[in-house]
Amino acid sequence: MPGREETEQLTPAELRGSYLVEGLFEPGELRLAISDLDRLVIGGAMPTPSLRLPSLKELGGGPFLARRELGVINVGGPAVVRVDGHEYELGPMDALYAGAGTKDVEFLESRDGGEAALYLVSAPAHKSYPPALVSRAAMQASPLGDTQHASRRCIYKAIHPAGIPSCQLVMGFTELEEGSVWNTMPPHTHSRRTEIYLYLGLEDQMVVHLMGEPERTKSLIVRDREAVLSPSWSIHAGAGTSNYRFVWAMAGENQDFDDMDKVALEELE
Ligand SMILES: O=C(O)C(=O)C[C@H](O)C(=O)CO
Repeated sequence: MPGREETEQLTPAELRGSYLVEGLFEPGELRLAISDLDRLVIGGAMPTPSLRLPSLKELGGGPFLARRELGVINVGGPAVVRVDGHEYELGPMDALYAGAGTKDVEFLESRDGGEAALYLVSAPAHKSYPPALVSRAAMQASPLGDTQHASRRCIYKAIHPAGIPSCQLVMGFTELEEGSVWNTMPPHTHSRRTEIYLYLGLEDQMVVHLMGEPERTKSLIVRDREAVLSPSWSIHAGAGTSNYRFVWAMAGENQDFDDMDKVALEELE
């Protein structure tokens, strides 16, 4: 992963190669991307009919979750996740947590049909919290933004201190209303945490995602089901050619959602 000085020198293709994660979702496959940033791992699983979280040498071998926790958000049709033999049914945008010490996680198609697509985010964990499911309807919802700034949206929190408890993972999603296109503007950094966005619901549309240090921003064109890695020093904001939603996930020093270093519009360059 390039540092902030090196990032300044990257060509657009190198920038995409370093910060954009494409091709996570492929029918019948479980694909993973391992990042240096807070040792986060992201993945996509499209079970037809089932897929297992693998054991990886890069994570020390043994069960994937031996010393890690996992957040799952269902970004496709109905799906089932089996955690150490216990089955959880996930409707669209429902979330599941599996803690450290979990031996086996299996992703399955639902008997109710539809194309299952599960987005996975995993972080190192120092203790074991119990598995937990939260439906989209039961998540804490916080509306924000306004029409004047084309930013009316709602933040849904799934894995967080007042919801499903975890060691360091904080995860949820944001949904923009029709006619609104801007997320996280004015932007922020949070030098105590990494953040990853997975953009969704774009179909043939796109998001122009802004990243980098506030005084030397760079942009990435992001399409449906693509993820962007944000180091702690990078803003993370975007405007779409339509409305959309995105799953955000953070890990690092603390779990305080509001611990942000806000950046004023006039500081952006
Ligand atoms: O739309 C927003 O604003 C967000 O969703 C903000 C993200 O959750 C975020 O960047 C939290 O640090």
